[in-house]
Amino acid sequence: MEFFKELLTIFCTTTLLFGGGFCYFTFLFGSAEQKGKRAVQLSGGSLPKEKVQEGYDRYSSFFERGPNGNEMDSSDKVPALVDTFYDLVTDIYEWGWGQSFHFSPRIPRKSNRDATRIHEEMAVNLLNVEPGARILDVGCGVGGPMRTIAAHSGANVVGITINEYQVERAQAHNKKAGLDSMCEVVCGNFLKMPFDDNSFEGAYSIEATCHAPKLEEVYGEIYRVLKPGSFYVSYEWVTTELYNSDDPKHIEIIRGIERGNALPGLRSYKDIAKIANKVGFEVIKESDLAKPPAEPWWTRLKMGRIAHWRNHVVVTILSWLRIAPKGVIDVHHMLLVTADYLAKGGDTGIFTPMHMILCRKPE
Ligand SMILES: C=C(CC[C@@H](C)[C@H]1CC[C@H]2C3=CC[C@H]4[C@H](C)[C@@H](O)CC[C@]4(C)[C@H]3CC[C@]12C)C(C)C
Ligand SMILES: C[S@@+](CC[C@H](N)C(=O)[O-])C[C@H]1O[C@@H](n2cnc3c(N)ncnc32)[C@H](O)[C@@H]1O
Repeated sequence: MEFFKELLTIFCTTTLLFGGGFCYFTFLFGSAEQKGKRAVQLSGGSLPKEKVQEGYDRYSSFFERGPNGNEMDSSDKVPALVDTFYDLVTDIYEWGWGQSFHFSPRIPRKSNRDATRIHEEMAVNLLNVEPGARILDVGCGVGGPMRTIAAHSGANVVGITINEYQVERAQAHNKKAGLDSMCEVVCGNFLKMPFDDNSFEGAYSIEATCHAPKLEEVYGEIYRVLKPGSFYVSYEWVTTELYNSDDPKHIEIIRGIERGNALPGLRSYKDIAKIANKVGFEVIKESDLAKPPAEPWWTRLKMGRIAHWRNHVVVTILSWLRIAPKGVIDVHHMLLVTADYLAKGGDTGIFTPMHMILCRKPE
C-alpha cells in the first residue's frame, strides 16, 4: 500500500512538473516580443484549420516545378501564392518576431523594438510630410510600421495588403493602439491599386515590393497615385555587388531565400533605380542601409536560433495535441531553414533587405 502511495505521489509530481513546464513554455515563454500572438493561438490565417497542410503543400510545390525548379516564373500566379504564404506565416511572424515584418540594423545598447522603430521613422522622415498628410503604405502587413509612422509624423496612413487576414489583424492592432482614426487598411493588389490618380502626398514600402514579379508594375502604380512633387521611399530586398551568379553556393543561398519568403526572383541592386526612372520617378538618393557603420541586421536571427528551435518543439507539441493546425510544423520548419539562408546571405554580403531608394514624382 505504502509503495503504491509513493508511486502515485511520484506520478502526480512528475505530471505537475511537466504540465506546468509545458504551460509556461507555451503560454508565457513562447510569446512574441510585442505579445501580439501566443503559441496556442497559431492559425492558418484565413485558411480553415483543416486546409493548412494543403496550403503549405501547394505553396512548396510551386518551388519544385518549372524550368528553374520554380513555378513562380509564371507571374500571374504570384499574388495568389503570396496571399497563401501570408495565411501560413502571419501568426508565426507575430508570435516570434513582432508586428513589424521586416529587418533593421542592430543598434548597440538598444532593443530590437527600438531599432525597428528607428528604421521605420527614418522612412517617413525622408518623405518630408506635414501632419495630416495622406500617405500610402505599400504592402503593410499587420501594420507595425504604419502605427509607428502615424504616431511619429502625424500623417494619416492608408495601408494596402493582399492578405485578408492581415487586414483583420492590422485593424484590431490599430484600434487597440488608439490609432484607428489615422490608420486605414485596405485589402487589395498593389499591382492594381484601388486608389485615384494623384491622391497621396507620400508613399513608402518596407520589404514588400520584392513580392512583385515585375517591379515596374508596382512602381508604376505608386507613381500614378502620388501627387506631383511628392516622395516615395522603399526598402528593397536585392542581391548586392558581391553576388556572383556563377557561384553555386551563392545560387543556393539566393534560391533558399526566395523559397522561404515567397519571392518570384530576387533582383540585383543595379535594377532598382533604372526601374524607378523608367516609370517616371526622379531618383533622389539610393544606398544600402546595411553597409557599415550599420551593425548587422542578421544578428537578431542568429541570436534567436535557440528560441527558434524551442518554438519548433512548442509548435510540434501543439500540433500533435491538435491545438495548432496540421501543417504548421512544416511551415515552421520552412522558416527555420529560411532563417539560416538569410543569415548566410548577410554573412556573405551577397544579399541585403534594405537597399533604400528615395524617389520623387516630378511637378
Ligand atoms: C520581408 C519579409 C519577411 C522578413 C522577416 C520579418 C521574416 C523572414 C524570416 C522570418 C522568420 C524566420 C524564422 C522564424 C522562427 C523559426 C520562428 O520560431 C519565429 C519567427 C521567425 C523568427 C520568422 C520571423 C519573421 C522573419 C524574420 C519577406 C517575406 C519578404
Ligand atoms: C514582408 S511583409 C512587410 C509588411 C510591412 N511592410 C512590414 O514591414 O511590417 C510584405 C507585405 O507585402 C504584401 N504584399 C505582397 N504582395 C502584394 C500584392 N501583390 N499586393 C498587395 N500587398 C502585397 C504582403 O501581403 C505583406 O503584407
